Amino acid sequence: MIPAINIQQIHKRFGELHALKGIDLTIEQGEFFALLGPNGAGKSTLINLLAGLSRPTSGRLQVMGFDVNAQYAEARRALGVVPQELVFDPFFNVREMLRFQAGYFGHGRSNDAWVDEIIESLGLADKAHTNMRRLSGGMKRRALIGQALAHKPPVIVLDEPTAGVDVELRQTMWEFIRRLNQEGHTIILTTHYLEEAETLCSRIAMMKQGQIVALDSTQNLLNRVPGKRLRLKLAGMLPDVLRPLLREEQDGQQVLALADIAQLESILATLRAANVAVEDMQLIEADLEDVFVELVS
Ligand SMILES: Nc1ncnc2c1ncn2[C@@H]1O[C@H](COP(=O)(O)OP(=O)(O)OP(=O)(O)O)[C@@H](O)[C@H]1O
Repeated sequence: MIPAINIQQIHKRFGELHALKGIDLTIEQGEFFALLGPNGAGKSTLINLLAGLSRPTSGRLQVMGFDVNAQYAEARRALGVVPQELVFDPFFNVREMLRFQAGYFGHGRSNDAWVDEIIESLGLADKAHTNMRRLSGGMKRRALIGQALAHKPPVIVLDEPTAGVDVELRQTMWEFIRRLNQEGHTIILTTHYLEEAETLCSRIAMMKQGQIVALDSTQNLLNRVPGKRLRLKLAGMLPDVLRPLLREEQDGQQVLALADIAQLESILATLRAANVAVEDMQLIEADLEDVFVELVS
């Protein structure tokens, strides 16, 4: 099967800045894939190249087998991009905008049922006749998600779709996107909410300073951080002998890394011996954030 996305040795320079330094990445059809990385890692730059919004300095990109530069129209038709920024045409209402978008990619009236389904599934029914410029920020984002889906593209790219979005929309949106994925659409997601990537995506690429520093299944990445975490709220100072275990310190709470559960007993004994009372304690599994901190920070 042709891969949904095939990226070969992509470099992108903005003057002196080497924003992408030789990216190689293949995403198979039907994957739910996450592209993660700190601010400025190059995620949006890569997405803009995929969407043909800018050109690579060198290298090759294909969407569903179509070369983004040599076969722009075909590659673009295969892709639906939800942009990070709220850019929209202020003259249309929601339904008109979705129909117009589908029409732009060659879909006529036969696509109207799909447009209605998008409106319904994204909770936009009440706003279908509202002008885009009158929508609240959250509603605009829903409409822009709809816009990316209007031509029912096989590959859907969501660039931080849940930034500034309320819990209800997150749930509605993920339900809809999950369904599209189950129906065979390839989903590529960038997000700063790591728990979203952890629960939704089966494979993850982590980027740092224009390079992919980890590319693996979500489970394998989680397995890279062995042991558990112990969150403690102490009445006194953490004894010096426990300092090497400290991973995080926030709001008067400390998170220690445990190689195994047996270590818990000796930590508590050390605290007792030092006369430091435990006010609160919680044992937590390592999560994607731990992997992220380890690989990317
Ligand atoms: N048009 C541009 N001109 C010059 N520099 C740019 C341009 N677009 C992006 N950059 C730079 O390229 C680097 C990568 O930016 P990019 O927006 O791709 O990061 P990102 O991983 O998407 O970050 P974020 O999580 O903040 O969205 C940054 O240093 C950014 O300042």
